[in-house]
Amino acid sequence: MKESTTKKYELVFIPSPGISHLVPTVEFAKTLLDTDHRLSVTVLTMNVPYGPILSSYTDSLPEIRFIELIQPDSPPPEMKISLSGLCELIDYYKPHSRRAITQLIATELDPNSISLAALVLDMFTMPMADIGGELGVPSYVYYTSAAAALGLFLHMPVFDSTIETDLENELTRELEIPGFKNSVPAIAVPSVLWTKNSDDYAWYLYNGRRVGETKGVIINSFYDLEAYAIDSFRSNSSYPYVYSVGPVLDLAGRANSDKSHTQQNENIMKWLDKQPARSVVFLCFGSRGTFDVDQVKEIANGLERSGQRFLWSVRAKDGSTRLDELVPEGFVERTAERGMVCGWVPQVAILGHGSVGCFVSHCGWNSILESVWFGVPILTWPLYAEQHLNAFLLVKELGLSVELKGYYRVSEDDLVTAEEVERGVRRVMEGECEEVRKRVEELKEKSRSALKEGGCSVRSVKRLIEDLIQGK
Ligand SMILES: O=c1ccn([C@@H]2O[C@H](COP(=O)(O)OP(=O)(O)O[C@H]3O[C@H](CO)[C@@H](O)[C@H](O)[C@H]3O)[C@@H](O)[C@H]2O)c(=O)[nH]1
Repeated sequence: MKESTTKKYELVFIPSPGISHLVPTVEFAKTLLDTDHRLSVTVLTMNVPYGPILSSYTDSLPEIRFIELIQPDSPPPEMKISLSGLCELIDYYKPHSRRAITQLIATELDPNSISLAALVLDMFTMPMADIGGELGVPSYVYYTSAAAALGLFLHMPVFDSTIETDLENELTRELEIPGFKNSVPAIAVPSVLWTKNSDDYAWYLYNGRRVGETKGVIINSFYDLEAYAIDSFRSNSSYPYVYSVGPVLDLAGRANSDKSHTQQNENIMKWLDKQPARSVVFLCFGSRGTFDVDQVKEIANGLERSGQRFLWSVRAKDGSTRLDELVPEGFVERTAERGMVCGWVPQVAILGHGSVGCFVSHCGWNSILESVWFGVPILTWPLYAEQHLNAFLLVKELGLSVELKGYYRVSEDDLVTAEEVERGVRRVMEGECEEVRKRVEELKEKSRSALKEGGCSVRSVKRLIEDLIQGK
């Protein structure tokens, strides 16, 4: 039978919960819709403790069908705040995802006019690949971090069989990880991999193995940024094909459109308007980066001593939101002329403001891509997850950032001292790192070229669409 020329193809995305996975995934889904009208998209969302659904964000995108997974039979297990806690909760949602997809097929799809072409999963929603297998549709992964970090995921089966002891006892050991030119010290791999006999380790291994079994991995990175990693994966036929489609960013600030932040956002932007070009140090540590009060004090003292202007988004570990209780007494008053301390901030708008000259960042991948896009050099301060690997990539492999000394924390009591904060900030702001600034400027232009007609990421998106439609 001849296929109708207007045939459409449905993609079901299942991202991990939380702004840093949901938003880049949905923004990419929107890119697909804008690129090819034969596609339509459903996104399954999960409402979990550290990943609110962001309804003002999803409401702003009527062209995408969002289905919130609900639990008609039993409430979800209480979530432990750990990788295994997140993965167990995602696994719990597997039957609910299956039900939602089956219902979608029965009520909204029709094999003659619109068929399910693929599931697009996330690095931590890999249990859902079983549903693709049952339905006979391919599973792809949308990987929200660096190509280099994907290298560690793909390497997990080998890592597991070759590393026999707990790395915890040999953190200076050098490891060969695909995607990295240099060997990587064990201390830079996610700490969940330091001890083999743990649930966190088991989930990392599971997800890594299953990512390697998919049809293709779509990465939020671009060829000119990570050519080494991308080429090395593409030349290894045992890996899935890697499509580099980034940087995928929420430049419209849709995820920060929540009305409760409007006033604060306006105050921040007005304050930035009054500062000279490239004079402000911006500190922000992602959606979940928090510090003990002792560490907050060291940062405050370091900033004060540096004499630099700053905009500091700070949150405490104990959940305290009273900023004046967190920072040392008198700090806000003493630095009022040149500093602003706040909670949640509109990060993309801030990085895009010409007054920002340095970004002290935890090296979450979205933050990195945003800073590259706006050409703001990073002073690296990774905290958890794969952020130390990202920092290693930026500093040692790409020459794109300056390293803040002292961030490797082996014990809970380790602190980055005020002296190191002061020294790091001065190095970036007082012209010691011109090579890094030049490199960032170069990559800024390349990130923009990647998304222009004929650019490397646009070509990769087109290839992906053809492969999805042809069921390759
Ligand atoms: O006050 C804030 C804090 C964050 N953001 C935004 O929130 C996102 C944060 O994402 P990211 O920089 O990737 O940090 P995390 O939230 O920590 O991201 C998690 O997910 C990333 C992508 O997989 C990983 O690289 C990180 O290690 C992991 O912690 C970015 O778009 C920021 O612009 C704001 O707008 N305002």
